[in-house]
Amino acid sequence: MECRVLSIQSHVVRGYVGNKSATFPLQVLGFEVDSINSVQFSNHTGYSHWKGQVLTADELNVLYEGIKLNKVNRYDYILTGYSRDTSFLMTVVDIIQELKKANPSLVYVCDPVMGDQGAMYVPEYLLPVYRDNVVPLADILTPNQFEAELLTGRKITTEEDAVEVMDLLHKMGPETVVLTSTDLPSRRGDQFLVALGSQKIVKPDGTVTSQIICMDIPKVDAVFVGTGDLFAALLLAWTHHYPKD
Ligand SMILES: Nc1ncnc2c1ncn2[C@@H]1O[C@H](COP(=O)(O)OP(=O)(O)O)[C@@H](O)[C@H]1O
Ligand code: PXP
Repeated sequence: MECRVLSIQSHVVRGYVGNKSATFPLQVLGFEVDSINSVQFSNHTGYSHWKGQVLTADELNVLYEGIKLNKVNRYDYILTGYSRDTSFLMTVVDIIQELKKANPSLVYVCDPVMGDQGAMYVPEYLLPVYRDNVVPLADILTPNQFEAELLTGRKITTEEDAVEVMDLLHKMGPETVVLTSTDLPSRRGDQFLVALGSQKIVKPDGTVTSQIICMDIPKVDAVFVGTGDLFAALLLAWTHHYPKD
């Protein structure tokens, strides 16, 4: 059966971040992908120069209106990433709420793209919008360590801290939280980077518990941009194909 994703992320002319990272892998894995480009930039913002356009909230509404008028606004998943503007993000929130009403089993995968390695690369005023409006709607949340610390106001220096932070994020809404990369030392040595996941599970007796997994990922000696976007897309795909795993 067709499974349709609405992906609201950046587009770059050169390179692979945002929708350029997410769309093709999702298509290859069998999904129909409707993409809205939150920005169209020459390249990602880590380059010394970048130029381009930012989609406004009004322009987003116009695109969504067209989809609605044709009655093709039924989605199984929404995936969101890079955004630079408060009113744009608030419009995304409205769209998610409307689409969830239309399909109560819709799953919202949120990559709260704000920064990395202790620095924000989107305007700071987006933090409260993510914390108070966006994250509470998310079913699956994929922050990196820095983004998880920003959202909860808690530093992560040990695995116990990471578990507590993931619990705080669960309390904000999402049933599944994945810290896509952390600075925590791996048990397998310094050639591995640690990612952690936590999923709320309802036991047969009705009590709720968290299932925690820790992933040691072989480190490549390079810095990548767009891998977080790819990670979120692949997590969507594989949790869809293997919902109980
Ligand atoms: N240097 C690296 N070596 C190996 N895998 C990496 C590396 N950097 C990122 N990844 C992969 O990309 C995923 C996303 O991590 P990252 O790019 O840090 O997320 P974000 O962009 O959200 O900060 C990681 O879980 C890992 O699988
Ligand atoms: N989109 C744009 C335009 C970016 O500049 C960035 C990071 O610089 C991202 C998305 C996010 O990239 P990542 O997947 O590495 O978090």
